[in-house]
Amino acid sequence: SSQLRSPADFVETFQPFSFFLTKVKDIKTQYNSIGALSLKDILSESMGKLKASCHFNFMFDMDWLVKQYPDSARQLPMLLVHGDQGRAELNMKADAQNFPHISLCRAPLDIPYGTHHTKMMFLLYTTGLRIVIHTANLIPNDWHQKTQGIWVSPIFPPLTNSSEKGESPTGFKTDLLQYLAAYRAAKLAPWERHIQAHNMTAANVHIIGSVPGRHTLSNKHSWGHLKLKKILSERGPEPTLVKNWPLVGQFSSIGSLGPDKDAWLTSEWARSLSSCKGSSMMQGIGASLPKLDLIFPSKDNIRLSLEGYNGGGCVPYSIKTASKQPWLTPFFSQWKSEGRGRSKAVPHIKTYTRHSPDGTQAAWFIVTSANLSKAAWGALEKKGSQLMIRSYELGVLVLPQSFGYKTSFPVSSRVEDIVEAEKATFPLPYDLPTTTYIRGDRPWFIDVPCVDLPDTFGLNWCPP
Ligand SMILES: O=C(O)CCC(=O)Nc1ccc(C(=O)O)c(C(=O)O)c1
Repeated sequence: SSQLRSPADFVETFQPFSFFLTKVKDIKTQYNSIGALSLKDILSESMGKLKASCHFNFMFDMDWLVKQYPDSARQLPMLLVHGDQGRAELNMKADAQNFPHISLCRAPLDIPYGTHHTKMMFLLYTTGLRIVIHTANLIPNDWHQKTQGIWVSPIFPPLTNSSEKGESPTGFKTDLLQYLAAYRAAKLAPWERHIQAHNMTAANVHIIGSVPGRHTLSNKHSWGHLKLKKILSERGPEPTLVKNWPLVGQFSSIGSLGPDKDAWLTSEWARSLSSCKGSSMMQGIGASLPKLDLIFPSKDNIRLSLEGYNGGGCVPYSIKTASKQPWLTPFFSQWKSEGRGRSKAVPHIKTYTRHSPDGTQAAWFIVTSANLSKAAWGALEKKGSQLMIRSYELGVLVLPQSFGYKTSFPVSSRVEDIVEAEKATFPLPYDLPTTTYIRGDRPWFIDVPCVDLPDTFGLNWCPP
């Protein structure tokens, strides 16, 4: 329709999957007018009249963040949940001094090299509670010209009588409360109570979270790749359906994954992602693993991006890590998003899926804060008796049966297909089939100078 629609209308028309990308400056309008939101859109009055909000994230620009709220909401109570310690925490506290309505909650990070990576918003309205799980830091650069993912919940209404649980068929409320409980933070108590007090029966995604720890026994399958394995073995695809359906991982950073592909990537991580209904037993016994496709920006994807080499500043893959794992490069495909008009918008989004060979169906899809690292997904220790996770991560899993599909759901990255399709079609952030690295391509490394070819702005890359 021609008349300008409100952000709430954008959200309404992009259901039932409610999975958006961030708006990108300087791409064609049509790619920002469907299935794309800015932070101002998310916080706008059309989405609900705010009473209070809470942001979980890794990086915060408080001045900028406050300015994304409508004038009427700029003094409302806001809690920021972060992982900064030491000097960085002092800087957070100093920034917050300027905003009497902002409180801080530091997430405990007791395992070295862990980060508070989770990106989530609690938006408490006069009419109910909305939850947003996404991939963007709360700094302007992350919402300017990158590709970021955003899952937007409906407004969950307050529970009318306290006897109701208000739980969804996907266990969304219980899992979210279990995630929050892991912080053991008094400052989160009010928000835990808000979540308890709202009716979340309409939540149609599963929570896949990670919290730091050495998780054993009943906790072992509550987090990371073992949580995903548990859900897929209970509610995942039939093994016969997905026999030769490939796995795709797509992310903006990579940890140290060991001396070869079988150290963790295939034997542990991909084995969990390839779980199927009833397979938690079978899976262990040498069942063959599906093709694994890893979408990670090449040097040229960054060089020719809207931001030029600077776009690589949020793709912190270190040559020091990469040089230990040359075996990984053959798995790589380029970042390509012609359908969404975002081939030149550096991907800071992280997604994982299992799709049909012809690329028209998916058995499941995840958008999450988790990069390809043991810190995020967990690594089995002590003969598989414990799962060690270093970081806080959060994502949502989309399964066909939560959307009225029996075995899989249609997918496309072409926005025109998505809006015109008769059957609800999942909006992919990148194009299928994927595009493997071409000869001469190499992965982007944040700490390697690039002086051979100029970027979009004619500049070189001299790492900071
Ligand atoms: O972790 C590793 O093994 C390598 C270092 C790394 O990846 N750091 C990092 C930190 C913050 C963010 C973020 O933006 O929240 C991201 C991201 O999202 O790419 C990545």
